[in-house]
Amino acid sequence: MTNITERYDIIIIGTGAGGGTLAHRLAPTGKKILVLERGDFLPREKANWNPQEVYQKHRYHTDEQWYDKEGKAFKPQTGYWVGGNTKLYGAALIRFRERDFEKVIHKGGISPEWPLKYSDFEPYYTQAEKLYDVHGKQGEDPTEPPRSEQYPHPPVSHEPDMQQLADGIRELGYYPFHLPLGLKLNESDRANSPCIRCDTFDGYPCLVHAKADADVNAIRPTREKYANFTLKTNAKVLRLHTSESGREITSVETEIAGERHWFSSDIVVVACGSINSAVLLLRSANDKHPNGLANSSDQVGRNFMKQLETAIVSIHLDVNRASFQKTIAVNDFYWGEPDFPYPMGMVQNTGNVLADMIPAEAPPLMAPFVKLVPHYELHLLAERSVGWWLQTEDLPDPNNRIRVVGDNIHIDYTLNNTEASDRLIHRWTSVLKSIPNSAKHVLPFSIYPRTHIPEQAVAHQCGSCRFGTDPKTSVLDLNCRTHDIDNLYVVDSSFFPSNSGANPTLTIMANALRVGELLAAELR
Ligand SMILES: Cc1cc2nc3c(=O)[nH]c(=O)nc-3n(C[C@H](O)[C@H](O)[C@H](O)COP(=O)(O)OP(=O)(O)OC[C@H]3O[C@@H](n4cnc5c(N)ncnc54)[C@H](O)[C@@H]3O)c2cc1C
Repeated sequence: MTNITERYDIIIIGTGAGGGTLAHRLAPTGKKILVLERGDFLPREKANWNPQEVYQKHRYHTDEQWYDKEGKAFKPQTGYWVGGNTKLYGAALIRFRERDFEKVIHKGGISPEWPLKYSDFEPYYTQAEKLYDVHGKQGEDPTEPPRSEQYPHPPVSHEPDMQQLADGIRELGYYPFHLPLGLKLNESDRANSPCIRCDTFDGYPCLVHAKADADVNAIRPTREKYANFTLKTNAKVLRLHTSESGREITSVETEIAGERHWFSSDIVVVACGSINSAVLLLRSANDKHPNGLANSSDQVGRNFMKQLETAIVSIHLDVNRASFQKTIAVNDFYWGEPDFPYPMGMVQNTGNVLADMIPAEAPPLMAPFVKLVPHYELHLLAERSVGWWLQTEDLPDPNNRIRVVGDNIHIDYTLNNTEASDRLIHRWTSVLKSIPNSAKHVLPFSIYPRTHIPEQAVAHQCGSCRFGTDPKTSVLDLNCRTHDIDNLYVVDSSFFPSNSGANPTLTIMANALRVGELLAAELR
Protein backbone atom coordinates (compact mmCIF):
# COMPACT_ATOMS: atom_id res chain seq x y z
CA MET A 1 0.00 0.00 0.00
CA THR A 2 1.37 3.40 -0.95
CA ASN A 3 0.88 6.72 0.82
CA ILE A 4 0.02 9.53 -1.54
CA THR A 5 2.35 12.38 -0.59
CA GLU A 6 0.62 15.17 -2.52
CA ARG A 7 -2.37 15.54 -4.81
CA TYR A 8 -2.59 17.73 -7.95
CA ASP A 9 -4.91 18.36 -10.88
CA ILE A 10 -2.26 17.44 -13.39
CA ILE A 11 1.21 15.93 -13.23
CA ILE A 12 3.67 16.41 -16.10
CA ILE A 13 6.77 14.21 -16.15
CA GLY A 14 9.68 15.87 -17.97
CA THR A 15 10.46 19.49 -18.84
CA GLY A 16 11.77 19.25 -22.41
CA ALA A 17 10.22 20.53 -25.63
CA GLY A 18 7.03 18.56 -24.91
CA GLY A 19 6.63 18.78 -21.12
CA GLY A 20 8.04 22.29 -20.69
CA THR A 21 5.84 23.73 -23.43
CA LEU A 22 2.75 21.96 -22.09
CA ALA A 23 3.36 23.24 -18.56
CA HIS A 24 3.68 26.79 -19.89
CA ARG A 25 0.39 26.42 -21.78
CA LEU A 26 -1.53 24.96 -18.83
CA ALA A 27 -0.35 27.19 -15.98
CA PRO A 28 -2.80 30.04 -16.78
CA THR A 29 -5.72 27.64 -16.18
CA GLY A 30 -5.06 28.06 -12.44
CA LYS A 31 -5.15 24.27 -11.99
CA LYS A 32 -2.70 22.71 -9.56
CA ILE A 33 0.19 21.53 -11.70
CA LEU A 34 3.12 19.40 -10.59
CA VAL A 35 6.11 19.00 -12.89
CA LEU A 36 8.55 16.21 -12.07
CA GLU A 37 11.99 16.46 -13.65
CA ARG A 38 14.75 13.92 -13.03
CA GLY A 39 17.48 16.48 -13.74
CA ASP A 40 18.48 19.73 -12.13
CA PHE A 41 18.86 23.22 -13.58
CA LEU A 42 21.91 23.06 -15.83
CA PRO A 43 24.70 24.96 -14.04
CA ARG A 44 25.82 28.25 -15.54
CA GLU A 45 29.59 27.94 -15.67
CA LYS A 46 32.43 28.71 -18.05
CA ALA A 47 32.46 25.05 -19.07
CA ASN A 48 29.14 25.67 -20.88
CA TRP A 49 31.18 27.05 -23.75
CA ASN A 50 34.24 24.84 -23.44
CA PRO A 51 34.44 22.46 -26.43
CA GLN A 52 36.70 20.04 -24.59
CA GLU A 53 34.24 19.73 -21.71
CA VAL A 54 31.22 19.57 -23.97
CA TYR A 55 32.43 17.46 -26.91
CA GLN A 56 35.29 15.40 -25.51
CA LYS A 57 34.25 14.89 -21.88
CA HIS A 58 30.48 14.86 -22.47
CA ARG A 59 30.03 16.99 -19.38
CA TYR A 60 26.30 17.50 -19.93
CA HIS A 61 25.40 13.98 -21.06
CA THR A 62 24.14 11.24 -18.79
CA ASP A 63 26.54 8.56 -17.53
CA GLU A 64 23.94 5.89 -18.20
CA GLN A 65 24.80 2.91 -20.31
CA TRP A 66 22.29 1.65 -22.87
CA TYR A 67 22.52 -1.40 -25.15
CA ASP A 68 22.24 -1.74 -28.92
CA LYS A 69 20.58 -4.55 -30.88
CA GLU A 70 23.66 -6.76 -30.49
CA GLY A 71 23.63 -6.19 -26.75
CA LYS A 72 26.70 -3.94 -26.95
CA ALA A 73 26.79 -1.19 -24.33
CA PHE A 74 27.02 2.46 -25.38
CA LYS A 75 26.76 5.86 -23.72
CA PRO A 76 23.81 7.80 -25.13
CA GLN A 77 24.35 11.43 -26.05
CA THR A 78 21.39 12.71 -24.11
CA GLY A 79 21.06 14.99 -21.10
CA TYR A 80 18.74 15.13 -18.11
CA TRP A 81 18.18 18.77 -17.24
CA VAL A 82 15.37 21.23 -16.70
CA GLY A 83 14.61 21.95 -20.36
CA GLY A 84 15.58 18.44 -21.43
CA ASN A 85 17.57 18.14 -24.62
CA THR A 86 16.64 21.65 -25.68
CA LYS A 87 19.42 22.82 -23.30
CA LEU A 88 21.93 21.42 -25.79
CA TYR A 89 20.00 21.61 -29.04
CA GLY A 90 20.89 23.62 -32.11
CA ALA A 91 17.53 25.47 -31.98
CA ALA A 92 16.83 24.95 -35.69
CA LEU A 93 13.07 25.30 -35.36
CA ILE A 94 11.51 24.38 -38.66
CA ARG A 95 7.98 23.35 -39.62
CA PHE A 96 7.32 20.04 -41.31
CA ARG A 97 6.28 20.42 -44.96
CA GLU A 98 2.61 19.82 -45.90
CA ARG A 99 3.50 16.57 -47.67
CA ASP A 100 5.25 15.28 -44.55
CA PHE A 101 1.77 14.69 -43.12
CA GLU A 102 0.76 12.57 -46.13
CA LYS A 103 1.76 9.09 -47.22
CA VAL A 104 5.06 9.46 -49.06
CA ILE A 105 6.84 6.83 -51.12
CA HIS A 106 10.55 6.76 -50.30
CA LYS A 107 13.30 4.82 -51.98
CA GLY A 108 13.50 2.60 -48.89
CA GLY A 109 9.76 2.19 -48.18
CA ILE A 110 6.72 4.16 -47.11
CA SER A 111 6.35 7.04 -44.72
CA PRO A 112 2.77 6.70 -43.43
CA GLU A 113 0.05 9.33 -43.52
CA TRP A 114 -0.58 11.26 -40.29
CA PRO A 115 -4.13 11.25 -38.91
CA LEU A 116 -3.91 15.05 -38.62
CA LYS A 117 -2.64 17.36 -41.33
CA TYR A 118 -0.45 20.41 -41.62
CA SER A 119 -3.52 22.67 -41.40
CA ASP A 120 -4.33 21.14 -37.98
CA PHE A 121 -0.86 22.05 -36.71
CA GLU A 122 -0.45 25.42 -38.44
CA PRO A 123 -1.99 27.63 -35.71
CA TYR A 124 0.17 25.90 -33.10
CA TYR A 125 3.32 26.23 -35.20
CA THR A 126 2.59 29.96 -35.21
CA GLN A 127 2.19 29.99 -31.40
CA ALA A 128 5.33 27.87 -30.91
CA GLU A 129 7.40 30.19 -33.09
CA LYS A 130 6.35 33.11 -30.90
CA LEU A 131 6.99 31.27 -27.64
CA TYR A 132 10.44 30.15 -28.81
CA ASP A 133 11.66 33.41 -30.45
CA VAL A 134 12.01 32.00 -33.94
CA HIS A 135 13.95 34.07 -36.48
CA GLY A 136 13.39 33.30 -40.15
CA LYS A 137 12.49 34.60 -43.57
CA GLN A 138 9.46 33.61 -45.59
CA GLY A 139 9.71 33.10 -49.34
CA GLU A 140 13.25 31.75 -49.69
CA ASP A 141 12.69 28.00 -49.28
CA PRO A 142 10.83 26.48 -52.24
CA THR A 143 9.44 23.66 -50.05
CA GLU A 144 8.07 25.84 -47.26
CA PRO A 145 4.43 25.32 -46.25
CA PRO A 146 1.88 28.16 -46.12
CA ARG A 147 1.98 30.35 -43.02
CA SER A 148 -0.80 32.36 -41.39
CA GLU A 149 1.72 34.88 -40.03
CA GLN A 150 5.24 36.05 -40.78
CA TYR A 151 8.10 34.78 -38.61
CA PRO A 152 8.05 36.64 -35.30
CA HIS A 153 11.66 37.81 -35.80
CA PRO A 154 13.86 38.67 -38.80
CA PRO A 155 16.27 36.00 -40.04
CA VAL A 156 19.65 35.53 -38.40
CA SER A 157 21.92 37.21 -40.94
CA HIS A 158 24.77 35.40 -42.68
CA GLU A 159 28.16 36.79 -41.73
CA PRO A 160 30.14 37.91 -44.84
CA ASP A 161 32.03 34.63 -45.40
CA MET A 162 28.81 32.61 -45.01
CA GLN A 163 26.96 35.07 -47.24
CA GLN A 164 29.56 34.47 -49.96
CA LEU A 165 28.99 30.76 -49.61
CA ALA A 166 25.20 31.21 -49.81
CA ASP A 167 25.66 33.39 -52.90
CA GLY A 168 27.85 30.71 -54.50
CA ILE A 169 25.20 28.05 -53.85
CA ARG A 170 22.52 30.33 -55.31
CA GLU A 171 24.66 30.95 -58.43
CA LEU A 172 24.46 27.22 -59.10
CA GLY A 173 20.67 27.49 -59.27
CA TYR A 174 19.82 26.26 -55.76
CA TYR A 175 17.79 28.06 -53.09
CA PRO A 176 19.80 28.45 -49.88
CA PHE A 177 17.61 29.97 -47.17
CA HIS A 178 18.12 31.43 -43.72
CA LEU A 179 17.80 28.54 -41.26
CA PRO A 180 14.92 29.30 -38.85
CA LEU A 181 16.48 29.55 -35.38
CA GLY A 182 15.09 30.05 -31.88
CA LEU A 183 17.26 32.56 -30.04
CA LYS A 184 17.19 35.96 -28.39
CA LEU A 185 19.11 38.00 -30.93
CA ASN A 186 18.61 41.66 -31.68
CA GLU A 187 20.80 42.49 -34.67
CA SER A 188 19.63 46.09 -34.80
CA ASP A 189 20.87 46.70 -31.26
CA ARG A 190 23.78 44.33 -30.77
CA ALA A 191 24.97 46.10 -27.60
CA ASN A 192 21.76 45.10 -25.85
CA SER A 193 21.19 41.78 -27.57
CA PRO A 194 21.18 38.80 -25.18
CA CYS A 195 22.64 36.61 -27.97
CA ILE A 196 26.21 37.57 -28.81
CA ARG A 197 26.52 35.36 -31.94
CA CYS A 198 29.21 33.14 -30.43
CA ASP A 199 30.95 30.10 -31.92
CA THR A 200 29.67 27.66 -29.27
CA PHE A 201 26.00 27.11 -30.06
CA ASP A 202 25.07 23.74 -31.54
CA GLY A 203 25.44 21.08 -28.84
CA TYR A 204 26.45 23.61 -26.15
CA PRO A 205 24.33 25.03 -23.32
CA CYS A 206 23.99 28.80 -23.63
CA LEU A 207 25.91 30.51 -20.84
CA VAL A 208 24.02 33.78 -21.32
CA HIS A 209 20.60 32.09 -21.66
CA ALA A 210 20.08 33.51 -25.15
CA LYS A 211 19.11 30.18 -26.73
CA ALA A 212 15.35 29.75 -26.75
CA ASP A 213 15.06 26.48 -24.85
CA ALA A 214 12.27 24.92 -22.79
CA ASP A 215 13.97 25.92 -19.53
CA VAL A 216 14.50 29.61 -20.31
CA ASN A 217 11.41 30.22 -22.45
CA ALA A 218 8.84 27.97 -20.79
CA ILE A 219 9.70 26.61 -17.33
CA ARG A 220 11.40 29.64 -15.70
CA PRO A 221 8.77 32.25 -16.66
CA THR A 222 5.99 29.86 -15.62
CA ARG A 223 7.59 29.18 -12.25
CA GLU A 224 8.06 32.87 -11.59
CA LYS A 225 4.50 33.83 -12.51
CA TYR A 226 2.16 31.07 -11.34
CA ALA A 227 1.67 29.98 -7.73
CA ASN A 228 -0.36 26.98 -8.92
CA PHE A 229 2.77 25.58 -10.62
CA THR A 230 5.17 23.36 -8.69
CA LEU A 231 8.44 22.10 -10.12
CA LYS A 232 10.36 19.33 -8.39
CA THR A 233 13.85 18.77 -9.78
CA ASN A 234 16.04 15.72 -9.23
CA ALA A 235 12.74 13.88 -9.15
CA LYS A 236 12.99 10.69 -11.20
CA VAL A 237 9.71 8.94 -11.89
CA LEU A 238 10.23 5.22 -11.47
CA ARG A 239 6.79 3.78 -12.10
CA LEU A 240 3.17 4.65 -12.74
CA HIS A 241 0.53 2.70 -10.79
CA THR A 242 -3.01 2.03 -11.96
CA SER A 243 -6.36 1.37 -10.28
CA GLU A 244 -7.62 -2.21 -9.98
CA SER A 245 -9.50 -1.80 -13.25
CA GLY A 246 -6.31 -0.66 -14.94
CA ARG A 247 -8.19 2.29 -16.50
CA GLU A 248 -6.65 5.13 -14.42
CA ILE A 249 -3.24 6.10 -13.14
CA THR A 250 -3.60 6.39 -9.38
CA SER A 251 -0.07 7.29 -8.37
CA VAL A 252 3.27 8.38 -9.74
CA GLU A 253 6.13 6.74 -7.87
CA THR A 254 9.07 9.09 -7.76
CA GLU A 255 12.55 9.05 -6.27
CA ILE A 256 13.71 12.35 -4.79
CA ALA A 257 17.00 12.54 -2.91
CA GLY A 258 17.01 8.78 -2.39
CA GLU A 259 13.47 8.68 -0.99
CA ARG A 260 10.25 7.39 -2.54
CA HIS A 261 7.25 9.67 -2.97
CA TRP A 262 3.87 8.88 -4.49
CA PHE A 263 2.00 11.74 -6.17
CA SER A 264 -1.48 11.62 -7.63
CA SER A 265 -3.55 13.72 -10.01
CA ASP A 266 -6.59 13.66 -12.27
CA ILE A 267 -4.40 13.70 -15.36
CA VAL A 268 -0.88 12.35 -15.81
CA VAL A 269 1.29 13.39 -18.77
CA VAL A 270 4.44 11.49 -19.66
CA ALA A 271 6.93 13.73 -21.52
CA CYS A 272 10.27 12.02 -20.92
CA GLY A 273 11.43 12.01 -24.56
CA SER A 274 10.65 9.20 -27.00
CA ILE A 275 13.02 6.66 -25.46
CA ASN A 276 12.42 7.33 -21.78
CA SER A 277 8.64 7.68 -22.18
CA ALA A 278 8.49 4.19 -23.69
CA VAL A 279 10.82 2.95 -20.96
CA LEU A 280 8.58 4.36 -18.20
CA LEU A 281 5.46 2.76 -19.68
CA LEU A 282 7.21 -0.58 -20.13
CA ARG A 283 8.70 -0.49 -16.62
CA SER A 284 5.25 0.16 -15.14
CA ALA A 285 3.83 -3.22 -16.25
CA ASN A 286 1.32 -4.71 -13.80
CA ASP A 287 -1.31 -7.47 -13.71
CA LYS A 288 -3.75 -5.47 -15.83
CA HIS A 289 -1.04 -4.33 -18.23
CA PRO A 290 1.41 -7.24 -18.31
CA ASN A 291 3.33 -5.93 -21.36
CA GLY A 292 3.63 -2.40 -20.04
CA LEU A 293 1.14 0.41 -19.59
CA ALA A 294 -1.02 1.36 -22.56
CA ASN A 295 0.52 -1.49 -24.49
CA SER A 296 -2.42 -3.75 -25.40
CA SER A 297 -1.40 -3.10 -29.02
CA ASP A 298 2.21 -4.17 -28.39
CA GLN A 299 3.17 -0.86 -30.04
CA VAL A 300 4.88 0.85 -27.08
CA GLY A 301 8.56 1.28 -27.95
CA ARG A 302 8.11 0.22 -31.59
CA ASN A 303 8.61 2.28 -34.75
CA PHE A 304 11.41 4.18 -33.06
CA MET A 305 13.06 6.66 -35.43
CA LYS A 306 16.02 9.04 -35.26
CA GLN A 307 16.83 10.06 -38.86
CA LEU A 308 19.97 9.27 -40.85
CA GLU A 309 22.44 11.98 -40.04
CA THR A 310 25.80 12.82 -41.54
CA ALA A 311 28.23 15.60 -40.73
CA ILE A 312 30.38 16.84 -43.60
CA VAL A 313 33.23 19.24 -43.10
CA SER A 314 34.47 21.27 -46.02
CA ILE A 315 38.03 22.44 -45.47
CA HIS A 316 39.37 25.31 -47.48
CA LEU A 317 42.52 27.32 -47.90
CA ASP A 318 41.10 30.56 -46.59
CA VAL A 319 40.08 31.17 -43.01
CA ASN A 320 36.35 31.18 -42.35
CA ARG A 321 35.99 34.31 -40.23
CA ALA A 322 32.33 33.84 -39.39
CA SER A 323 31.70 33.66 -35.65
CA PHE A 324 28.16 32.25 -35.74
CA GLN A 325 28.09 29.91 -38.72
CA LYS A 326 24.80 28.07 -38.33
CA THR A 327 22.73 30.16 -40.73
CA ILE A 328 22.39 28.41 -44.12
CA ALA A 329 19.94 25.64 -45.03
CA VAL A 330 19.09 24.00 -48.35
CA ASN A 331 15.96 22.00 -49.18
CA ASP A 332 16.46 21.61 -52.93
CA PHE A 333 16.85 17.85 -52.52
CA TYR A 334 14.17 17.47 -49.84
CA TRP A 335 11.72 15.74 -52.20
CA GLY A 336 14.40 14.32 -54.50
CA GLU A 337 15.38 15.32 -58.02
CA PRO A 338 14.35 14.33 -61.54
CA ASP A 339 16.42 11.14 -61.77
CA PHE A 340 15.83 10.21 -58.11
CA PRO A 341 12.16 11.02 -57.42
CA TYR A 342 12.32 10.12 -53.72
CA PRO A 343 12.84 12.30 -50.65
CA MET A 344 16.52 12.80 -49.84
CA GLY A 345 16.38 15.22 -46.92
CA MET A 346 17.69 18.50 -45.65
CA VAL A 347 21.09 20.22 -45.56
CA GLN A 348 22.04 22.82 -42.96
CA ASN A 349 25.13 24.26 -41.33
CA THR A 350 26.25 22.45 -38.19
CA GLY A 351 27.54 25.50 -36.45
CA ASN A 352 31.23 25.99 -35.91
CA VAL A 353 33.95 23.36 -36.09
CA LEU A 354 36.41 24.14 -33.30
CA ALA A 355 39.80 22.51 -32.77
CA ASP A 356 38.76 20.77 -29.55
CA MET A 357 35.65 19.36 -31.22
CA ILE A 358 37.64 17.62 -33.97
CA PRO A 359 39.11 14.75 -31.87
CA ALA A 360 35.64 13.90 -30.56
CA GLU A 361 33.79 14.24 -33.83
CA ALA A 362 36.61 13.31 -36.22
CA PRO A 363 35.23 11.77 -39.38
CA PRO A 364 36.94 8.49 -40.32
CA LEU A 365 38.82 10.21 -43.13
CA MET A 366 40.32 12.66 -40.68
CA ALA A 367 40.88 10.33 -37.75
CA PRO A 368 44.44 9.19 -38.63
CA PHE A 369 45.41 12.77 -39.34
CA VAL A 370 43.94 13.96 -36.04
CA LYS A 371 46.04 11.42 -34.11
CA LEU A 372 49.20 12.70 -35.70
CA VAL A 373 48.84 16.43 -35.70
CA PRO A 374 49.45 18.64 -32.70
CA HIS A 375 46.77 20.98 -31.44
CA TYR A 376 48.08 23.95 -33.37
CA GLU A 377 47.49 22.22 -36.71
CA LEU A 378 44.03 21.15 -35.59
CA HIS A 379 43.36 24.77 -34.87
CA LEU A 380 44.48 25.73 -38.42
CA LEU A 381 42.21 23.03 -39.80
CA ALA A 382 39.24 24.09 -37.72
CA GLU A 383 39.39 27.73 -38.65
CA ARG A 384 39.37 26.82 -42.35
CA SER A 385 36.28 24.63 -42.01
CA VAL A 386 32.60 24.89 -42.71
CA GLY A 387 30.40 22.26 -41.09
CA TRP A 388 27.35 20.77 -42.83
CA TRP A 389 24.66 18.59 -41.32
CA LEU A 390 22.68 16.30 -43.60
CA GLN A 391 19.54 14.58 -42.37
CA THR A 392 17.35 12.06 -44.17
CA GLU A 393 14.08 10.57 -42.99
CA ASP A 394 14.28 7.05 -41.59
CA LEU A 395 11.11 5.01 -41.92
CA PRO A 396 9.02 3.49 -39.14
CA ASP A 397 9.79 -0.19 -38.65
CA PRO A 398 8.16 -2.17 -35.82
CA ASN A 399 11.44 -3.99 -35.28
CA ASN A 400 13.24 -0.72 -34.52
CA ARG A 401 12.19 -0.57 -30.92
CA ILE A 402 12.92 0.36 -27.33
CA ARG A 403 12.99 -2.56 -24.92
CA VAL A 404 13.55 -2.87 -21.20
CA VAL A 405 15.48 -5.95 -20.10
CA GLY A 406 15.82 -6.11 -16.32
CA ASP A 407 16.98 -2.62 -15.43
CA ASN A 408 18.60 -2.04 -18.81
CA ILE A 409 17.44 0.04 -21.77
CA HIS A 410 17.89 -1.61 -25.16
CA ILE A 411 17.61 0.22 -28.48
CA ASP A 412 17.13 -2.25 -31.31
CA TYR A 413 17.75 -0.04 -34.30
CA THR A 414 18.76 -0.79 -37.86
CA LEU A 415 19.21 2.06 -40.32
CA ASN A 416 16.86 2.08 -43.29
CA ASN A 417 16.34 4.30 -46.34
CA THR A 418 20.12 4.48 -46.64
CA GLU A 419 20.16 4.93 -50.43
CA ALA A 420 18.40 8.29 -50.07
CA SER A 421 20.92 9.39 -47.46
CA ASP A 422 23.89 8.25 -49.58
CA ARG A 423 22.44 10.12 -52.52
CA LEU A 424 22.11 13.32 -50.49
CA ILE A 425 25.73 13.06 -49.29
CA HIS A 426 26.93 12.51 -52.84
CA ARG A 427 24.84 15.38 -54.23
CA TRP A 428 25.80 17.84 -51.52
CA THR A 429 29.47 17.05 -51.90
CA SER A 430 29.17 17.67 -55.63
CA VAL A 431 27.41 21.00 -54.97
CA LEU A 432 30.21 22.08 -52.63
CA LYS A 433 32.79 21.15 -55.26
CA SER A 434 30.97 23.11 -57.97
CA ILE A 435 30.54 26.38 -56.15
CA PRO A 436 32.16 29.02 -58.32
CA ASN A 437 35.72 29.82 -57.29
CA SER A 438 34.66 33.37 -56.66
CA ALA A 439 33.06 32.11 -53.45
CA LYS A 440 35.71 32.64 -50.84
CA HIS A 441 35.54 29.27 -49.16
CA VAL A 442 35.52 26.91 -52.02
CA LEU A 443 38.63 25.98 -53.90
CA PRO A 444 39.04 23.17 -56.40
CA PHE A 445 41.10 21.12 -53.95
CA SER A 446 38.83 21.52 -50.96
CA ILE A 447 38.39 18.24 -49.09
CA TYR A 448 35.16 16.93 -47.65
CA PRO A 449 35.63 14.44 -44.82
CA ARG A 450 32.37 13.11 -43.45
CA THR A 451 31.08 10.97 -40.65
CA HIS A 452 27.82 9.09 -40.17
CA ILE A 453 26.33 10.07 -36.85
CA PRO A 454 26.48 6.95 -34.66
CA GLU A 455 23.80 5.13 -32.67
CA GLN A 456 24.58 6.91 -29.40
CA ALA A 457 23.45 10.20 -30.97
CA VAL A 458 19.74 10.03 -30.22
CA ALA A 459 19.08 13.75 -30.68
CA HIS A 460 16.19 13.39 -33.15
CA GLN A 461 14.55 10.43 -31.39
CA CYS A 462 10.82 9.99 -31.95
CA GLY A 463 7.99 7.62 -32.64
CA SER A 464 7.90 5.06 -29.81
CA CYS A 465 4.20 5.69 -28.93
CA ARG A 466 2.61 6.84 -32.15
CA PHE A 467 -0.79 8.46 -32.31
CA GLY A 468 -3.66 7.22 -34.46
CA THR A 469 -7.31 6.31 -34.55
CA ASP A 470 -6.90 2.53 -34.35
CA PRO A 471 -6.01 1.19 -30.87
CA LYS A 472 -4.61 -1.93 -32.50
CA THR A 473 -1.89 -0.06 -34.39
CA SER A 474 -1.29 3.03 -32.24
CA VAL A 475 -0.67 3.81 -28.57
CA LEU A 476 -2.23 7.29 -28.41
CA ASP A 477 -5.46 8.76 -29.73
CA LEU A 478 -5.47 12.02 -31.66
CA ASN A 479 -5.37 14.01 -28.40
CA CYS A 480 -2.25 12.07 -27.32
CA ARG A 481 -4.24 10.27 -24.64
CA THR A 482 -3.41 6.56 -24.38
CA HIS A 483 -6.12 4.34 -25.83
CA ASP A 484 -5.92 2.03 -22.81
CA ILE A 485 -5.76 4.39 -19.80
CA ASP A 486 -8.26 7.24 -19.49
CA ASN A 487 -6.13 9.80 -17.61
CA LEU A 488 -2.73 9.06 -19.17
CA TYR A 489 -1.20 11.19 -21.96
CA VAL A 490 2.17 11.16 -23.74
CA VAL A 491 3.20 14.60 -25.01
CA ASP A 492 6.71 14.57 -26.48
CA SER A 493 8.36 13.27 -29.64
CA SER A 494 6.90 9.78 -29.05
CA PHE A 495 3.66 10.53 -30.92
CA PHE A 496 5.20 10.93 -34.41
CA PRO A 497 3.90 8.30 -36.90
CA SER A 498 6.75 9.31 -39.22
CA ASN A 499 9.81 11.46 -38.87
CA SER A 500 10.13 13.77 -41.91
CA GLY A 501 13.52 15.08 -43.02
CA ALA A 502 13.13 18.27 -40.98
CA ASN A 503 14.25 18.88 -37.39
CA PRO A 504 11.60 17.57 -34.99
CA THR A 505 11.35 20.06 -32.14
CA LEU A 506 9.05 22.78 -33.45
CA THR A 507 6.51 20.02 -34.21
CA ILE A 508 6.90 18.65 -30.66
CA MET A 509 6.31 22.14 -29.25
CA ALA A 510 3.35 22.83 -31.57
CA ASN A 511 1.77 19.52 -30.61
CA ALA A 512 2.23 20.29 -26.89
CA LEU A 513 0.39 23.58 -27.44
CA ARG A 514 -2.36 21.76 -29.34
CA VAL A 515 -2.81 19.13 -26.63
CA GLY A 516 -2.50 21.88 -23.99
CA GLU A 517 -5.49 23.64 -25.50
CA LEU A 518 -7.54 20.43 -25.37
CA LEU A 519 -6.49 19.70 -21.77
CA ALA A 520 -7.19 23.26 -20.68
CA ALA A 521 -10.74 22.87 -22.01
CA GLU A 522 -11.09 19.49 -20.27
CA LEU A 523 -9.83 20.85 -16.95
CA ARG A 524 -12.13 23.89 -17.02
C1 LIG B 1 23.05 18.21 -29.56
C2 LIG B 1 21.59 18.30 -29.97
C3 LIG B 1 21.23 19.18 -30.97
C4 LIG B 1 19.89 19.26 -31.37
N1 LIG B 1 19.53 20.19 -32.29
C5 LIG B 1 18.24 20.31 -32.66
C6 LIG B 1 17.84 21.31 -33.58
O1 LIG B 1 18.63 22.15 -34.02
N2 LIG B 1 16.53 21.36 -33.95
C7 LIG B 1 15.61 20.47 -33.48
O2 LIG B 1 14.45 20.54 -33.87
N3 LIG B 1 15.97 19.53 -32.57
C8 LIG B 1 17.24 19.44 -32.15
N4 LIG B 1 17.59 18.49 -31.21
C9 LIG B 1 16.56 17.58 -30.70
C10 LIG B 1 15.73 18.20 -29.57
O3 LIG B 1 16.55 18.51 -28.48
C11 LIG B 1 14.64 17.20 -29.18
O4 LIG B 1 13.84 16.95 -30.34
C12 LIG B 1 13.72 17.69 -28.09
O5 LIG B 1 14.42 18.15 -26.97
C13 LIG B 1 12.82 16.53 -27.68
O6 LIG B 1 11.84 17.00 -26.79
P1 LIG B 1 11.10 15.97 -25.81
O7 LIG B 1 10.18 16.75 -24.96
O8 LIG B 1 10.56 14.87 -26.64
O9 LIG B 1 12.27 15.33 -24.93
P2 LIG B 1 13.43 16.01 -24.06
O10 LIG B 1 13.69 17.38 -24.50
O11 LIG B 1 14.56 15.04 -24.05
O12 LIG B 1 12.79 16.10 -22.61
C14 LIG B 1 12.55 14.96 -21.82
C15 LIG B 1 12.63 15.38 -20.36
O13 LIG B 1 12.17 14.32 -19.52
C16 LIG B 1 13.06 14.17 -18.42
N5 LIG B 1 12.92 12.78 -17.95
C17 LIG B 1 13.25 11.65 -18.63
N6 LIG B 1 12.93 10.57 -17.90
C18 LIG B 1 12.38 11.01 -16.75
C19 LIG B 1 11.86 10.37 -15.59
N7 LIG B 1 11.82 9.03 -15.49
N8 LIG B 1 11.40 11.14 -14.56
C20 LIG B 1 11.42 12.50 -14.64
N9 LIG B 1 11.91 13.15 -15.73
C21 LIG B 1 12.37 12.41 -16.77
C22 LIG B 1 14.41 14.52 -19.00
O14 LIG B 1 15.34 14.86 -18.01
C23 LIG B 1 14.04 15.70 -19.90
O15 LIG B 1 14.02 16.91 -19.19
C24 LIG B 1 18.91 18.41 -30.77
C25 LIG B 1 19.29 17.55 -29.74
C26 LIG B 1 20.61 17.49 -29.33
C27 LIG B 1 20.98 16.55 -28.21
